[in-house]
Amino acid sequence: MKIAVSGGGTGGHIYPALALIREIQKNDKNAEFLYIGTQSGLESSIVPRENIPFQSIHITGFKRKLSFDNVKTVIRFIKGVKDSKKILKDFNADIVIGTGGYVCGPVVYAAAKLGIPTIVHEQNSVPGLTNKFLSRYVDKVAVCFDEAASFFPKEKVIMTGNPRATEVLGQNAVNGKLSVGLDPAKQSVLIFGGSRGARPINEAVLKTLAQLAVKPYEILYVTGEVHYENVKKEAELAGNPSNIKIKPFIHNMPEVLAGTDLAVTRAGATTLAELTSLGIPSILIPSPYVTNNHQEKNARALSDHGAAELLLEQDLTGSKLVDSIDRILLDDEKIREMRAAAKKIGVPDSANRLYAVMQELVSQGKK
Ligand SMILES: CC(=O)N[C@H]1[C@@H](OP(=O)(O)OP(=O)(O)OC[C@H]2O[C@@H](n3ccc(=O)[nH]c3=O)[C@H](O)[C@@H]2O)O[C@H](CO)[C@@H](O)[C@@H]1O
Repeated sequence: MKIAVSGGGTGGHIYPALALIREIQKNDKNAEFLYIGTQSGLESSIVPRENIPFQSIHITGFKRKLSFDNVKTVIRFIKGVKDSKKILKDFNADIVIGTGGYVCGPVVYAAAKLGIPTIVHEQNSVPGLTNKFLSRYVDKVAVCFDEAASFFPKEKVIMTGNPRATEVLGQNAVNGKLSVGLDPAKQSVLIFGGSRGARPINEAVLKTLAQLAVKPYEILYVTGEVHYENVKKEAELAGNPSNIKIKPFIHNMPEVLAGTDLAVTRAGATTLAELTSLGIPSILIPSPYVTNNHQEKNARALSDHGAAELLLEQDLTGSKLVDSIDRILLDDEKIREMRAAAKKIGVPDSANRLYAVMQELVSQGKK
């Protein structure tokens, strides 16, 4: 099978695509892949690292407000569709999957127009503009939250979950801890602000370094690439507590998650799929700066079932954060309950579900 995938901008759209590719590679040694992204998105650095053929098109996102930039975006879209058609024809794709972000707009639209079977994968409880637009043209819309189904044509929706949920399983917790300098014998908290880091979370954590320094647990604190230098400077001023390991980005997240007892993070949908698949309790601080406040809705899907605690950014302070961590991590009963509740929501066989949908579409041979 020749599979083209497209998705980008942030890790939340890229990692599901990569997870799907890696899981298919395990089952079908003859499958061929092509990833189509942009040069400006995170995908241009993440995908080539994984030895997956990568090609780029030039496209920008629509502004929600009326703006002249949108005229330019329409022109880029038309050019993007033309370029995508050429790329897809040269590759001779059997199926095209979009995992979100504006880059998949022209790619998946071009595929549909060429008569190639198409799927969009929506990670969030509230879909983005691109997937809503594409849902009119694609064959199937794969969702991860029941709440998302109502935004799409009913007959096309299929619940698959997020392939990252499958990929993160089966990793070695001890190796995960050792790889980032944590002590395997101690409990650990992973703090990160989604794939790009989050300034408000960094500010709150920096205020608590002295308090955290005396805790019996360890902390892996991932700042996001752009915030790293500043955070390092501040941590140095606070005496670089030895139980807090600071990193700009984690490239072996599945392994690191295996060794995580509690996560403090934004509520990006891909992160949540990973946490629930592994049954990791979390404190979720949804980003209020996303379309339709979708991260809070993602987060509530976990917190309503006792799998996570919700801490709104407007209420976030350093001391509240430390109190919440202690209340969960230092209470065996509580952590056990949260683990079980998270696991109950997870969809660990997600990659296989999505692959089955792909196989069915290809066997129907739409071309
Ligand atoms: C600001 C924004 O628009 N965020 C959106 C973006 O979030 P974002 O890109 O932050 O996405 P997620 O939180 O869903 O996923 C982040 C991914 O990056 C990985 N990771 C993160 C940090 C790190 O150091 N290493 C690493 O590998 C995580 O394990 C996860 O696989 O896409 C998500 C999925 O559509 C949406 O729900 C988010 O609302």
